[in-house]
Amino acid sequence: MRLDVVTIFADYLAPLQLSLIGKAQQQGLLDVRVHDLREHTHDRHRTVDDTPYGGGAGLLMKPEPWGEALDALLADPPAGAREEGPVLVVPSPVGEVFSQRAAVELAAEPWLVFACGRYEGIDARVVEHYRTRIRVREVSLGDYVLNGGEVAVLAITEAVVRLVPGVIGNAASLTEESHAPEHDGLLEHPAYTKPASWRGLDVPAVLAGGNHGAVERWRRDEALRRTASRRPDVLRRLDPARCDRHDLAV
Ligand SMILES: Nc1ccc2ncsc2c1
Repeated sequence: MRLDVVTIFADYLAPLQLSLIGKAQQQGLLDVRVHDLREHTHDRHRTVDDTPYGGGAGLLMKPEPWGEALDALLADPPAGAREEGPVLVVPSPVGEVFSQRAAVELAAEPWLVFACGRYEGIDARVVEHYRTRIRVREVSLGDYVLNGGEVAVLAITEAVVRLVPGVIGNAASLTEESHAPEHDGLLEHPAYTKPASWRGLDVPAVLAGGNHGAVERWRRDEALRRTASRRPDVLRRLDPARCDRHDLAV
């Protein structure tokens, strides 16, 4: 997978060289390239922003540097890129709320390009223009606002890259996590390790009993109960035929 990130704060993306993502690059599973948007300005001050038409507080990112930066990337596709080009991912408070399903979809792509907005965002014509050429996904991390897209790119990249085959050593663990499609997107059950008793709190006896069927039943029940309690919206999406705990009020 090739990831291109366009930003005015390249240092924010330094964590992409660490840990799981850094290792995936060393293994050749991932090719991460960070690009400075200011390389696509041509004035003395390397200007990337200006005041918004119609007035209002703050500054917006000008379309021209983005057009030049993104055109340069599209003109040099990586080997294995799809005919339709990359998915352009634009972190934004107005985007679709990112989800494990979106992470799974993006993990299937050979090429992702991330556009990190700053200030009050990017001139709307950039997304409008590139929607005519490639797939564009504006993505929010939730109902809150950051100062720019870089932190969102770190979160999205981690959620996506860990799903790329070979990146996580024990791929089986991916199917047992909260929001995993293999578990109907439910929240994960509580988990325990040694000691069996800690500060007067004991591990549920069923988990140490050696009856795997009983353990699976307990884990499913706990996942359903926890999901009903904390994320009834998730449970409502569950096919009723798979909600084998009809006592859960949602
Ligand atoms: N450009 C920008 C600004 C704020 C923000 N908050 C969440 S994603 C994002 C992206």
